[in-house]
Amino acid sequence: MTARTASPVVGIVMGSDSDWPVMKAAAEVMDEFGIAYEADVVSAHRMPREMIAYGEGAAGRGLKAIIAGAGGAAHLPGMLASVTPLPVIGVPVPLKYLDGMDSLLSIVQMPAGVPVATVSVAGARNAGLLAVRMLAAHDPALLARMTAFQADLNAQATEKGRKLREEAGR
Ligand SMILES: Nc1c(C(=O)O)ncn1[C@@H]1O[C@H](COP(=O)(O)O)[C@@H](O)[C@H]1O
Repeated sequence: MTARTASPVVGIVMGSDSDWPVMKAAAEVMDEFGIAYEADVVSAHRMPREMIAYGEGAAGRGLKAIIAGAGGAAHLPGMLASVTPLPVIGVPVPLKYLDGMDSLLSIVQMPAGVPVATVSVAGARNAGLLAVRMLAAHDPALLARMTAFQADLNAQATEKGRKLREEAGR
């Protein structure tokens, strides 16, 4: 779907293009922080061989983290985690039925030894931010940008409180 010219360091994959409206929030974070990424459809169920090849080749191609989103019987994040040493962040994509609980439970309950860092249902933005933090741990410039991002969040929340106190007349 999307490929950047610089070598991607984050892979954003999903079970279907129907997941993109949720998953694009992770890509937007990459754009915000200027991180090269790739985005693609890789389905454990529908294209298992390609999925294994993607997971096995990810570290060798220079990726540092994988964000994997899937809905329903969401086996993609866990199966990728089983074939790559990279950190995998799972995004439960909500479908028409069950409010994403099926996706959440499919992704979060991994057996010991094969971790997937699972974010909230449709939490692709947090998945992106978590990937940035992983990269920032080894990149002082990126760490400074994450610190600035957090200071900005603090300022926004503080302003919300100020407005609320004003409205409440206190
Ligand atoms: N959960 C998985 C996997 C997988 O885990 O390998 N592959 C596709 N899917 C999911 O099927 C849903 C419906 O897909 P379609 O919209 O293509 O029918 C999507 O949310 C996708 O992530």
